[in-house]
Amino acid sequence: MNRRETDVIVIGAGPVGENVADRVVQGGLEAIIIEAELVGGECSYWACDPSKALLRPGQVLEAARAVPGVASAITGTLDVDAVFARRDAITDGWSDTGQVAWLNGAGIELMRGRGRLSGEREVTVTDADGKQTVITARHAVAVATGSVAAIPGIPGLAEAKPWSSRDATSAHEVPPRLAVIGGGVVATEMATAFASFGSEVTILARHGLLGGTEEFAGTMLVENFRANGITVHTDTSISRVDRDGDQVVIQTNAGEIIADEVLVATGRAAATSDLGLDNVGLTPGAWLDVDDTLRVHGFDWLYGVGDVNHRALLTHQGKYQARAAGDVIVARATGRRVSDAAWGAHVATADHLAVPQVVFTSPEVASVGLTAAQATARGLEVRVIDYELGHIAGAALQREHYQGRARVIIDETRQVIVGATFVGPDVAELVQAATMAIVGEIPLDRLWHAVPAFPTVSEVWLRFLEAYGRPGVRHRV
Ligand SMILES: Cc1cc2nc3c(=O)[nH]c(=O)nc-3n(C[C@H](O)[C@H](O)[C@H](O)COP(=O)(O)OP(=O)(O)OC[C@H]3O[C@@H](n4cnc5c(N)ncnc54)[C@H](O)[C@@H]3O)c2cc1C
Ligand SMILES: NC(=O)c1ccc[n+]([C@@H]2O[C@H](COP(=O)([O-])OP(=O)(O)OC[C@H]3O[C@@H](n4cnc5c(N)ncnc54)[C@H](O)[C@@H]3O)[C@@H](O)[C@H]2O)c1
Repeated sequence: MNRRETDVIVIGAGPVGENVADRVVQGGLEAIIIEAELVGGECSYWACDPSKALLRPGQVLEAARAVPGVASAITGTLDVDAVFARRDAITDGWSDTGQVAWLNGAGIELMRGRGRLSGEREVTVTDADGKQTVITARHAVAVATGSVAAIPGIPGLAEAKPWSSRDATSAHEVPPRLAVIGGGVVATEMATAFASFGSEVTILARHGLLGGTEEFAGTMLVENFRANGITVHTDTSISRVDRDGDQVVIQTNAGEIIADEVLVATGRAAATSDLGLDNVGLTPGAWLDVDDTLRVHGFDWLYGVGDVNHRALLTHQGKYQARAAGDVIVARATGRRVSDAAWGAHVATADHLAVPQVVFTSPEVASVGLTAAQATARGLEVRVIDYELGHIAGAALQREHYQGRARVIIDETRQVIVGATFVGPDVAELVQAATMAIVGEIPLDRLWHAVPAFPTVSEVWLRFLEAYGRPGVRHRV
């Protein structure tokens, strides 16, 4: 058994672990990063990148079909083999050579194998040959092991060999009939992608779609899915799943559903069940409970960053946490001032107030901050402003019969925006302006001076302000 010592150990080289290690090294400390599978993690090979590669072609085709003069030039359907080939290129054929080169360039040492906490500041790494190395960290251990697909205990489901998100994003075949269990982000995105490839898709959602976002987003998605041939069963319970030869039979309160594959998209579980958490007094399988500097409660050396802390299961938010965590580890190790007040350099304050997310469905759903219900529950004096995006010149120019809706949530006491939701084609890029308005707490009277260019869909910002009224200016009616 080898023994090693370093300043900081990072377990998991997904997008989050890579960024923790990078900040630590940039701060002048040494870091060893441990990876059991591929450097780059879930996001690069089985999640964000391949899923968006599968979604983009359908989106482009739909957009082209919505513009007269272009629509007549579209004479066929998607070339699905070419779509899969592009996805394969985007995942580098599931090789992490490029990301390993990046680690080397950044001065981060990679150790391949599975890391387990084996004591205070101590991690034991077991490589593929069973060889073990015990590493001691002089300053900190950062756990960035992410999450894995959670499979619910529906009778027969596990035996029916369902698809997880990994199977869907790395598929090389299109099942003629695809059933999807779940109504969240993975379910709706993969339903959109496989429907665009010609699959007959049936969504089995326990409640509605996209719970946790503004209700109108889920409602519009259901309507659009149904209009485009995707079957959506809401308020569905499943009593049993069986694989019968080449097909899967699903018993539901909406009747028997038969498909060629069933995708389970029912959320995530913490990747902590085989991490040695019990060796440091924590519960295997649990999410890591951290403070705003990403340090695990009750420890001065253990950090939990990214999906594993369950604050916001998104790559960009995990990388934001990673920047704060890496920098605070350096500050604490070197005795520099820790900036841990709200919005300081060493805290992930935005996790509570301004988490942007884009769901790349058809139509897209882009949101940030609080929903109306969440703002009300926090005791804010809330005003909700809704606007039909199709009324904007930029939207009408973008495509025929543009259908979309946008909502901002205003905290009347401070006259600032605390939440925004956009639903419609190509709304993804609208959300960053909202994020800046929320994080910057830009007063509404100042926003009147942020003029959206004509004719862009961003003119929705002016419409929001006109609907709200200009503070300090009265109009005759
Ligand atoms: C289908 C799908 C699509 C998604 N699309 C998006 C999107 O478009 N945008 C977005 O922001 N988010 C998206 N997400 C979420 C995003 O993938 C995660 O938030 C992100 O990957 C979390 O990064 P992470 O580094 O915390 O964990 P991960 O990416 O899961 O990386 C963790 C790494 O740790 C390694 N590891 C685990 N345990 C050990 C151990 N004991 N020893 C050594 N290594 C270990 C794993 O092998 C893995 O490489 C998507 C998720 C899914 C499932
Ligand atoms: N574009 C993006 O940003 C993107 C894309 C995909 C995934 N992600 C992230 O990945 C995470 C995982 O996505 P997800 O869709 O798996 O989770 P989710 O939490 O978004 O949705 C889970 C769905 O499964 C349902 N469900 C949960 N338990 C169930 C059960 N026992 N039986 C039936 N239904 C059940 C829920 O009601 C919900 O509809 C999300 O937190 C999301 O943020 C992000």
